[in-house]
Amino acid sequence: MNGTPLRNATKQVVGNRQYYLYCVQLNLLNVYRELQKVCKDMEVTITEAQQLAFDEIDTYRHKEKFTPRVIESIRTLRDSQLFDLCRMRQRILPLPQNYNFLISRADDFMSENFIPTENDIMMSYSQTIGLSYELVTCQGYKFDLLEMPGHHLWRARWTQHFDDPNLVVFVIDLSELCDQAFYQGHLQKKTINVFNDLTRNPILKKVYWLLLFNKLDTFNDHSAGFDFKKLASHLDTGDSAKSFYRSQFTQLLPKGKFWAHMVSLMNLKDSQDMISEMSRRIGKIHRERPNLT
Ligand SMILES: Nc1nc2c(ncn2[C@@H]2O[C@H](COP(=O)(O)OP(=O)(O)OP(=O)(O)O)[C@@H](O)[C@H]2O)c(=O)[nH]1
Ligand SMILES: [Mg+2]
Repeated sequence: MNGTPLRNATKQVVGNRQYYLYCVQLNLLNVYRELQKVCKDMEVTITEAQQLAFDEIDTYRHKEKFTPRVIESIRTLRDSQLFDLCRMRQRILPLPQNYNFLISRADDFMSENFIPTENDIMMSYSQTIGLSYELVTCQGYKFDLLEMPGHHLWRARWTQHFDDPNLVVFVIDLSELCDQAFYQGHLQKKTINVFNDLTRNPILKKVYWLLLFNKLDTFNDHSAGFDFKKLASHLDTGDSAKSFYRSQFTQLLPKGKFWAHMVSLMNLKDSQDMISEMSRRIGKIHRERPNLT
């Protein structure tokens, strides 16, 4: 996730939105950089004008302001039939997450001095680097919140950065279940293996766990017709796959020490309600039993 964490139901989620224009633009450029590969893989014919537009975007060095040529190139591709032609061959395209949204926002992202909305920022991706620390107040309880990046270089060091945690919030990307790549090579069982290692860490022996199975919206979009038998041979629907996946994680945890929710963190209202409710419960447990760890 990008931006600062949720504070409460009324305050803004992301500050200094003007600084995120570069990030949302980069997300837009990446959609078109990937689209070229998808067209080639799906043998969709690219016209000469479209090829020139792809080349322009590919070689463009992203600075503070989009050049007229890059804007023109994005418009050419955005107004083309290429997305539809690819979708006719394959319903779920291997393009960056939320690409439909990003394309729909292209005109705003390309206009001068545009300030991205909170939603624009939430829908865009930028890798978390380094540790992000926040003191969060929710439901009258104060939480020291430390966000850890998911990259493997950081994963190896996760436990070096906290010494007395009470709660681990582990965010699982449900949409991975509808991605063929998830069942092959190094990605196979990656998330569950990372989680398994974490649960065995002595530092986390007594913590509470909050598991957020996120991107439920993407999962629902992508799961129709997907063959989940690769996950387990008895699975024949998206719902069965979701609950099977959930149980793979929860069975690794001691009873009574975890909560698990299927969510879409993009749905701000529901997420805030859920986080408020969880904060209330966790705060209460902690107040009643201050030595949780
Ligand atoms: N559609 C949808 N997109 C989401 C949701 N939650 C996060 N995203 C998008 O997913 C992207 C972040 O994805 P992840 O790769 O899971 O990010 P991360 O786990 O923070 O990864 P690192 O920062 O690399 O550690 C951003 O583009 C978000 O907009 C969701 O519930 N629904
Ligand atoms: Mg992140």
